[in-house]
Amino acid sequence: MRPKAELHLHIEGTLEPELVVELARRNGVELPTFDTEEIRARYDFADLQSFLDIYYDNMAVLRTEQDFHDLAAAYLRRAEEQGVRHAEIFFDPQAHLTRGVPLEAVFSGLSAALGDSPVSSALILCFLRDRGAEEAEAVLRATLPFREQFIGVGLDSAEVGHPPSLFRRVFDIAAGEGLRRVAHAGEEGGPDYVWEALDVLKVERVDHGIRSMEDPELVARLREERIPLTVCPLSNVRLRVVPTLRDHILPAMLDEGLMVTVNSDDPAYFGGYVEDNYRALRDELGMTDEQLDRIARNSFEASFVPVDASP
Ligand SMILES: Nc1ncnc2[nH]cnc12
Ligand SMILES: [Zn+2]
Repeated sequence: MRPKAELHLHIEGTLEPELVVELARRNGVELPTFDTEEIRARYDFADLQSFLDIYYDNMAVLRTEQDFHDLAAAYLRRAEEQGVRHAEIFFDPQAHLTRGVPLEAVFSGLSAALGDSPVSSALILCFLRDRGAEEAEAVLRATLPFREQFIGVGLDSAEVGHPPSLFRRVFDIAAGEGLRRVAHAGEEGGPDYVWEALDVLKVERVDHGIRSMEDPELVARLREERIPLTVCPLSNVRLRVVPTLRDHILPAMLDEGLMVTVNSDDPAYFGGYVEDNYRALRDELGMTDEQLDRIARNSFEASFVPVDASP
Protein backbone atom coordinates (compact mmCIF):
# COMPACT_ATOMS: atom_id res chain seq x y z
CA MET A 1 0.00 0.00 0.00
CA ARG A 2 1.20 3.48 -0.83
CA PRO A 3 2.76 5.31 2.16
CA LYS A 4 1.05 8.58 2.91
CA ALA A 5 0.62 11.35 5.45
CA GLU A 6 -2.81 12.32 6.74
CA LEU A 7 -3.15 16.05 7.32
CA HIS A 8 -6.88 16.58 7.79
CA LEU A 9 -8.29 14.31 10.46
CA HIS A 10 -10.44 15.28 13.44
CA ILE A 11 -9.71 12.85 16.25
CA GLU A 12 -13.29 13.27 17.52
CA GLY A 13 -14.42 12.25 14.02
CA THR A 14 -12.81 8.84 14.49
CA LEU A 15 -15.25 7.94 17.29
CA GLU A 16 -16.80 4.78 15.85
CA PRO A 17 -20.30 3.75 17.08
CA GLU A 18 -18.78 0.71 18.84
CA LEU A 19 -16.55 3.02 20.89
CA VAL A 20 -19.47 5.40 21.55
CA VAL A 21 -21.34 2.50 23.16
CA GLU A 22 -18.29 1.17 25.04
CA LEU A 23 -17.45 4.57 26.51
CA ALA A 24 -21.10 5.34 27.35
CA ARG A 25 -21.28 2.10 29.35
CA ARG A 26 -17.92 2.78 31.02
CA ASN A 27 -18.91 6.33 32.00
CA GLY A 28 -22.61 5.80 32.73
CA VAL A 29 -23.69 8.15 29.95
CA GLU A 30 -27.27 7.76 28.67
CA LEU A 31 -27.60 7.41 24.89
CA PRO A 32 -30.73 7.58 22.71
CA THR A 33 -29.76 4.05 21.59
CA PHE A 34 -27.03 1.55 22.44
CA ASP A 35 -27.49 -0.22 19.12
CA THR A 36 -24.50 0.55 16.89
CA GLU A 37 -26.48 -0.10 13.72
CA GLU A 38 -29.12 2.40 14.84
CA ILE A 39 -26.39 4.93 15.61
CA ARG A 40 -24.91 4.40 12.13
CA ALA A 41 -28.32 4.68 10.50
CA ARG A 42 -28.50 8.30 11.67
CA TYR A 43 -25.41 9.23 9.69
CA ASP A 44 -27.42 10.47 6.72
CA PHE A 45 -26.43 14.12 6.52
CA ALA A 46 -28.04 16.98 4.61
CA ASP A 47 -25.14 19.38 5.09
CA LEU A 48 -22.24 20.26 7.41
CA GLN A 49 -24.48 21.44 10.28
CA SER A 50 -26.57 18.27 10.37
CA PHE A 51 -23.32 16.30 10.74
CA LEU A 52 -21.92 18.65 13.40
CA ASP A 53 -25.06 18.25 15.54
CA ILE A 54 -24.49 14.48 15.83
CA TYR A 55 -20.68 14.82 16.04
CA TYR A 56 -20.96 17.10 19.10
CA ASP A 57 -23.72 14.96 20.68
CA ASN A 58 -21.62 11.81 20.46
CA MET A 59 -18.72 13.52 22.22
CA ALA A 60 -20.71 13.33 25.48
CA VAL A 61 -19.15 9.88 26.02
CA LEU A 62 -15.58 11.28 26.04
CA ARG A 63 -14.91 12.14 29.68
CA THR A 64 -11.60 10.85 31.00
CA GLU A 65 -7.94 10.78 30.05
CA GLN A 66 -8.39 7.05 29.32
CA ASP A 67 -11.23 7.83 26.87
CA PHE A 68 -9.08 10.26 24.87
CA HIS A 69 -6.23 7.75 24.94
CA ASP A 70 -8.42 4.93 23.65
CA LEU A 71 -9.89 7.15 20.92
CA ALA A 72 -6.50 8.19 19.57
CA ALA A 73 -4.95 4.71 19.97
CA ALA A 74 -7.81 3.22 17.91
CA TYR A 75 -7.35 5.81 15.15
CA LEU A 76 -3.58 5.28 14.99
CA ARG A 77 -4.05 1.50 14.68
CA ARG A 78 -6.45 2.05 11.76
CA ALA A 79 -4.14 4.64 10.23
CA GLU A 80 -1.19 2.26 10.30
CA GLU A 81 -3.28 -0.37 8.49
CA GLN A 82 -4.12 2.26 5.89
CA GLY A 83 -0.49 3.07 5.08
CA VAL A 84 -0.32 6.29 7.11
CA ARG A 85 3.28 7.09 8.07
CA HIS A 86 2.51 10.43 9.64
CA ALA A 87 -0.68 12.11 10.89
CA GLU A 88 -1.28 15.75 11.84
CA ILE A 89 -4.36 15.38 14.01
CA PHE A 90 -6.99 18.02 14.79
CA PHE A 91 -8.71 18.19 18.14
CA ASP A 92 -11.47 20.50 19.43
CA PRO A 93 -10.71 21.50 23.06
CA GLN A 94 -13.77 23.79 23.27
CA ALA A 95 -16.07 20.86 22.58
CA HIS A 96 -14.72 19.24 25.76
CA LEU A 97 -14.15 22.28 27.99
CA THR A 98 -17.78 23.33 27.55
CA ARG A 99 -18.84 19.90 28.90
CA GLY A 100 -16.62 20.28 31.96
CA VAL A 101 -13.81 18.01 30.76
CA PRO A 102 -10.46 19.46 31.89
CA LEU A 103 -7.74 20.22 29.34
CA GLU A 104 -5.37 17.94 31.30
CA ALA A 105 -7.51 14.90 30.45
CA VAL A 106 -7.63 15.80 26.77
CA PHE A 107 -3.92 16.51 26.39
CA SER A 108 -2.66 13.66 28.59
CA GLY A 109 -4.87 11.05 26.92
CA LEU A 110 -4.14 12.11 23.36
CA SER A 111 -0.41 12.66 23.92
CA ALA A 112 0.05 9.27 25.61
CA ALA A 113 -1.56 7.46 22.67
CA LEU A 114 0.45 9.45 20.12
CA GLY A 115 3.66 8.70 22.00
CA ASP A 116 2.96 4.93 22.03
CA SER A 117 2.22 4.55 18.31
CA PRO A 118 4.73 3.61 15.61
CA VAL A 119 2.97 6.16 13.37
CA SER A 120 4.61 9.59 13.52
CA SER A 121 2.08 12.21 14.60
CA ALA A 122 1.41 15.68 15.96
CA LEU A 123 -1.61 17.60 17.27
CA ILE A 124 -3.24 20.73 15.83
CA LEU A 125 -5.64 22.60 18.10
CA CYS A 126 -8.79 23.77 16.30
CA PHE A 127 -10.96 26.70 17.31
CA LEU A 128 -14.71 26.24 16.88
CA ARG A 129 -15.48 29.22 14.65
CA ASP A 130 -19.19 29.32 15.60
CA ARG A 131 -18.21 30.00 19.24
CA GLY A 132 -16.53 33.25 18.29
CA ALA A 133 -13.12 34.88 18.41
CA GLU A 134 -13.16 35.92 22.05
CA GLU A 135 -13.59 32.35 23.28
CA ALA A 136 -10.93 31.17 20.81
CA GLU A 137 -8.45 33.59 22.34
CA ALA A 138 -9.32 32.47 25.88
CA VAL A 139 -8.85 28.83 24.84
CA LEU A 140 -5.49 29.53 23.24
CA ARG A 141 -4.28 31.22 26.43
CA ALA A 142 -5.59 28.33 28.55
CA THR A 143 -3.73 25.81 26.38
CA LEU A 144 -0.37 27.61 26.38
CA PRO A 145 0.78 25.62 29.45
CA PHE A 146 0.45 22.59 27.13
CA ARG A 147 2.27 24.38 24.29
CA GLU A 148 4.81 21.57 23.81
CA GLN A 149 2.00 19.10 23.06
CA PHE A 150 0.68 20.73 19.87
CA ILE A 151 2.30 22.17 16.77
CA GLY A 152 -0.34 24.42 15.33
CA VAL A 153 -3.82 25.91 15.31
CA GLY A 154 -6.75 25.47 12.95
CA LEU A 155 -10.30 26.72 12.49
CA ASP A 156 -13.25 24.36 12.09
CA SER A 157 -17.01 23.85 12.72
CA ALA A 158 -19.86 25.74 10.98
CA GLU A 159 -18.20 27.76 8.22
CA VAL A 160 -20.76 30.05 6.59
CA GLY A 161 -21.39 33.21 8.63
CA HIS A 162 -18.13 32.79 10.56
CA PRO A 163 -15.45 34.12 8.18
CA PRO A 164 -11.74 33.72 8.88
CA SER A 165 -11.14 37.48 9.25
CA LEU A 166 -12.93 37.43 12.63
CA PHE A 167 -10.04 35.35 13.99
CA ARG A 168 -7.14 37.64 13.01
CA ARG A 169 -6.05 38.36 16.57
CA VAL A 170 -6.00 34.81 17.86
CA PHE A 171 -4.07 33.64 14.80
CA ASP A 172 -1.57 36.49 15.31
CA ILE A 173 -1.08 35.39 18.92
CA ALA A 174 -0.63 31.79 17.77
CA ALA A 175 1.98 32.88 15.20
CA GLY A 176 3.82 34.75 17.97
CA GLU A 177 3.97 31.47 19.90
CA GLY A 178 5.60 29.76 16.93
CA LEU A 179 2.48 27.75 16.09
CA ARG A 180 1.72 26.63 12.52
CA ARG A 181 -1.56 27.86 11.03
CA VAL A 182 -4.30 26.15 8.99
CA ALA A 183 -8.03 26.81 8.55
CA HIS A 184 -11.08 25.12 7.06
CA ALA A 185 -12.12 27.36 4.18
CA GLY A 186 -13.94 26.81 0.91
CA GLU A 187 -15.80 23.69 2.10
CA GLU A 188 -19.29 25.25 2.22
CA GLY A 189 -18.00 28.85 2.17
CA GLY A 190 -16.97 30.58 -1.03
CA PRO A 191 -13.55 31.57 -2.39
CA ASP A 192 -13.68 34.79 -0.33
CA TYR A 193 -13.20 32.64 2.79
CA VAL A 194 -10.06 31.12 1.28
CA TRP A 195 -8.68 34.59 0.41
CA GLU A 196 -9.26 35.69 4.01
CA ALA A 197 -7.63 32.59 5.44
CA LEU A 198 -4.53 33.30 3.34
CA ASP A 199 -4.38 37.09 3.65
CA VAL A 200 -5.67 37.66 7.18
CA LEU A 201 -4.84 34.45 9.07
CA LYS A 202 -1.67 33.74 7.05
CA VAL A 203 -2.49 30.04 6.92
CA GLU A 204 0.11 27.66 5.53
CA ARG A 205 -2.43 25.06 4.37
CA VAL A 206 -6.11 25.31 3.48
CA ASP A 207 -8.43 22.57 4.76
CA HIS A 208 -10.85 21.53 1.99
CA GLY A 209 -10.52 24.63 -0.22
CA ILE A 210 -12.44 22.97 -3.04
CA ARG A 211 -14.53 26.08 -3.77
CA SER A 212 -11.29 27.92 -4.60
CA MET A 213 -11.81 26.50 -8.07
CA GLU A 214 -14.61 29.05 -8.62
CA ASP A 215 -12.02 31.87 -8.67
CA PRO A 216 -9.25 31.69 -11.31
CA GLU A 217 -7.20 34.39 -9.57
CA LEU A 218 -7.27 32.39 -6.36
CA VAL A 219 -6.30 29.21 -8.22
CA ALA A 220 -3.28 31.07 -9.64
CA ARG A 221 -2.28 32.27 -6.18
CA LEU A 222 -2.56 28.77 -4.66
CA ARG A 223 -0.54 27.32 -7.53
CA GLU A 224 2.19 29.96 -7.45
CA GLU A 225 2.64 29.77 -3.68
CA ARG A 226 2.24 25.97 -3.62
CA ILE A 227 -0.29 26.24 -0.80
CA PRO A 228 -1.38 22.72 0.14
CA LEU A 229 -5.11 21.90 0.08
CA THR A 230 -6.27 19.07 2.34
CA VAL A 231 -9.15 17.67 0.30
CA CYS A 232 -11.54 15.09 1.80
CA PRO A 233 -13.49 13.42 -1.03
CA LEU A 234 -15.74 11.00 0.91
CA SER A 235 -16.54 13.77 3.40
CA ASN A 236 -17.58 16.10 0.57
CA VAL A 237 -19.99 13.47 -0.77
CA ARG A 238 -21.49 12.61 2.65
CA LEU A 239 -21.95 16.31 3.54
CA ARG A 240 -23.43 16.95 0.09
CA VAL A 241 -20.83 19.50 -0.87
CA VAL A 242 -20.67 17.52 -4.13
CA PRO A 243 -23.51 15.32 -5.45
CA THR A 244 -21.37 12.19 -6.09
CA LEU A 245 -17.70 11.29 -6.15
CA ARG A 246 -17.84 11.33 -9.95
CA ASP A 247 -18.63 15.06 -9.77
CA HIS A 248 -15.64 15.82 -7.56
CA ILE A 249 -13.40 18.61 -8.75
CA LEU A 250 -10.22 17.01 -7.38
CA PRO A 251 -8.88 15.81 -10.77
CA ALA A 252 -9.35 19.34 -12.14
CA MET A 253 -7.48 20.72 -9.13
CA LEU A 254 -4.55 18.43 -9.94
CA ASP A 255 -4.70 19.45 -13.61
CA GLU A 256 -4.46 23.08 -12.47
CA GLY A 257 -1.17 22.21 -10.76
CA LEU A 258 -2.52 22.65 -7.23
CA MET A 259 -0.82 21.02 -4.26
CA VAL A 260 -3.65 18.62 -3.44
CA THR A 261 -3.65 16.03 -0.65
CA VAL A 262 -6.33 13.42 0.17
CA ASN A 263 -7.61 12.91 3.70
CA SER A 264 -10.48 11.35 5.64
CA ASP A 265 -11.76 14.28 7.80
CA ASP A 266 -14.15 12.32 10.10
CA PRO A 267 -13.79 8.71 8.99
CA ALA A 268 -16.18 7.21 11.57
CA TYR A 269 -18.97 9.29 10.01
CA PHE A 270 -18.12 9.44 6.32
CA GLY A 271 -17.67 5.79 5.37
CA GLY A 272 -13.93 5.44 5.11
CA TYR A 273 -10.41 6.07 6.35
CA VAL A 274 -7.72 7.64 4.20
CA GLU A 275 -6.80 4.64 2.04
CA ASP A 276 -10.54 4.13 1.45
CA ASN A 277 -10.58 7.68 0.04
CA TYR A 278 -7.65 6.88 -2.29
CA ARG A 279 -9.34 3.64 -3.35
CA ALA A 280 -12.66 5.35 -4.07
CA LEU A 281 -10.88 7.93 -6.22
CA ARG A 282 -9.36 5.11 -8.26
CA ASP A 283 -12.48 2.92 -8.47
CA GLU A 284 -15.24 5.51 -8.80
CA LEU A 285 -13.45 8.45 -10.37
CA GLY A 286 -10.93 6.51 -12.46
CA MET A 287 -7.91 8.32 -11.08
CA THR A 288 -4.63 6.73 -12.13
CA ASP A 289 -1.89 5.29 -9.94
CA GLU A 290 0.34 8.08 -11.18
CA GLN A 291 -2.12 10.75 -9.99
CA LEU A 292 -2.58 9.02 -6.63
CA ASP A 293 1.19 8.64 -6.20
CA ARG A 294 1.55 12.35 -6.78
CA ILE A 295 -1.10 13.07 -4.14
CA ALA A 296 0.70 10.80 -1.66
CA ARG A 297 4.02 12.58 -2.37
CA ASN A 298 2.27 15.91 -1.86
CA SER A 299 1.05 14.74 1.56
CA PHE A 300 4.63 14.37 2.79
CA GLU A 301 5.73 17.64 1.23
CA ALA A 302 2.79 19.43 2.86
CA SER A 303 3.48 17.98 6.34
CA PHE A 304 4.70 20.37 9.00
CA VAL A 305 6.85 17.63 10.51
CA PRO A 306 9.48 16.05 8.24
CA VAL A 307 9.01 12.28 7.88
CA ASP A 308 10.56 9.43 5.94
CA ALA A 309 8.32 8.86 2.90
CA SER A 310 10.16 5.85 1.48
CA PRO A 311 8.02 2.80 0.64
N1 LIG B 1 -15.68 18.73 7.76
C1 LIG B 1 -15.68 19.58 8.79
N2 LIG B 1 -15.86 20.89 8.55
C2 LIG B 1 -15.88 21.76 9.57
N3 LIG B 1 -15.73 21.41 10.83
C3 LIG B 1 -15.54 20.13 11.12
N4 LIG B 1 -15.34 19.51 12.30
C4 LIG B 1 -15.20 18.21 12.05
N5 LIG B 1 -15.31 17.98 10.73
C5 LIG B 1 -15.51 19.16 10.12
ZN1 LIG C 1 -12.39 18.91 8.69
